[in-house]
Amino acid sequence: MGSRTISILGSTGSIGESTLEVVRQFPDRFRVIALGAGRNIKLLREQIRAFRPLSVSVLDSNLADELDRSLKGDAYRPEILFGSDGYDRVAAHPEAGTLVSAMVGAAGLLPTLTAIRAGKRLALANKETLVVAGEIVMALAAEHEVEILPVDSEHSAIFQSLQGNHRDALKRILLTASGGPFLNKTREELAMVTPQAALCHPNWSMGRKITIDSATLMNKGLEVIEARWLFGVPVDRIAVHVHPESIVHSMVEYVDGSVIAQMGIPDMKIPIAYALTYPERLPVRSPSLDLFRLQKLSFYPPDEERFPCLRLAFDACRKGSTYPAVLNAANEVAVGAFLDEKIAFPDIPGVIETAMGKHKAPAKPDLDAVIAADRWARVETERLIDDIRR
Ligand SMILES: NC(=O)C1=CN([C@@H]2O[C@H](COP(=O)(O)OP(=O)(O)OC[C@H]3O[C@@H](n4cnc5c(N)ncnc54)[C@H](OP(=O)(O)O)[C@@H]3O)[C@@H](O)[C@H]2O)C=CC1
Ligand SMILES: CC(=O)[C@@H](O)[C@H](O)COP(=O)(O)O
Ligand SMILES: [Mn+2]
Repeated sequence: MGSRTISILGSTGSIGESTLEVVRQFPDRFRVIALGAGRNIKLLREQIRAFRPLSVSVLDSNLADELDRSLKGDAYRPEILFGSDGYDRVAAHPEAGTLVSAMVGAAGLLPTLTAIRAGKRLALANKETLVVAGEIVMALAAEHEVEILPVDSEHSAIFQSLQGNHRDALKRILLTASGGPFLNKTREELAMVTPQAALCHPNWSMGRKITIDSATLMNKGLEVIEARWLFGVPVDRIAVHVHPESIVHSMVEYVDGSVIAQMGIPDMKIPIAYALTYPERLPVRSPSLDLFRLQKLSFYPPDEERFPCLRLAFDACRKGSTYPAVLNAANEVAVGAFLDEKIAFPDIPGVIETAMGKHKAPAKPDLDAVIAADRWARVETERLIDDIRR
């Protein structure tokens, strides 16, 4: 295989950095064409120096000016873009074959759609894209014959476990969840947990928003919806299994009773590299899985009483329409408020459930309806949070 040309949205984040680490390990196999960051100019400048992308984009014009100033005197200077137009140009860069979509949150939706319209191969980390607009995204990808390769570790595991088998033979998807840092806490204890404690994931080092989602089990709920669209499987055939070791990244069960799992140490470079080079596998530098040291792997049913976010996500997925967009937007706002110590941990599912209860969803939503539902849910959730604080 020759060298792959890639652009990355969210290059300064956890997935973005891991993607660039894969590129560092295999410099002959990849060429970085364009990068999209948010506000982290310092890290983006280092990435520009190391990878010499043709174009970069940041959040706004002030940050673009700041980046421009910081590159004065450098031998290499890329085109500097900003805002939604800048991200679209990164997503659809004519020199790039693949977009790694790794912004956090619903902000990733529109540039990801732009990449699909431009016919880019999509390495998808931004699960919110499929949560918010799964039906629209999958239909557009089919129309443009765009391949979507999952980066999310569970979906990569499912994708790998599906290789070489007939889709008709698939019975269930068994989606594993670590259970997060609060797996064994009581309801009373959960009411008291701090953002600092919630940010300590037992197995993975990730961005702040997804780490809180892992603690509430909303991450698993979002992943159920992601799997529903990515693999075209009805939600009632997706079962969450709590697996605190995070070694089995997920499984599929076939009609003959066979269960196929993908296993490995928790290292995002593995699914990222697979998404970038599928069907080829690269010899990623990562320690081997040592099953003798682990000795046992455990599995438990999730507790939706203590972790209601999982139930809310299943509900939103069953209801369809714009409910998943509302679930996601309310969650983004609630997680931000929890991190800012404005609300307590159990208030996260509380405000999401109230927002979903108030939402009036259209029968067959288009993209505009999805965006309107996202906006409505953000305003409504902010209002609910203000009420709690009064
Ligand atoms: N981290 C992981 O291991 C995994 C992550 N994912 C998914 O991948 C996505 C990224 O996660 P992760 O890397 O952890 O997140 P991070 O918070 O570490 O990184 C987020 C990236 O998005 C950028 N960003 C944030 N807000 C905006 C915005 N409004 N517009 C443009 N760019 C923005 C950030 O820029 P800056 O920092 O410069 O402001 C940063 O580059 C999420 O959807 C997550 O659910 C899925 C599986 C595993
Ligand atoms: C690495 C990855 O894919 C994350 O989504 C991870 O799965 C989070 O772990 P849990 O949500 O299972 O705690
Ligand atoms: Mn995951």
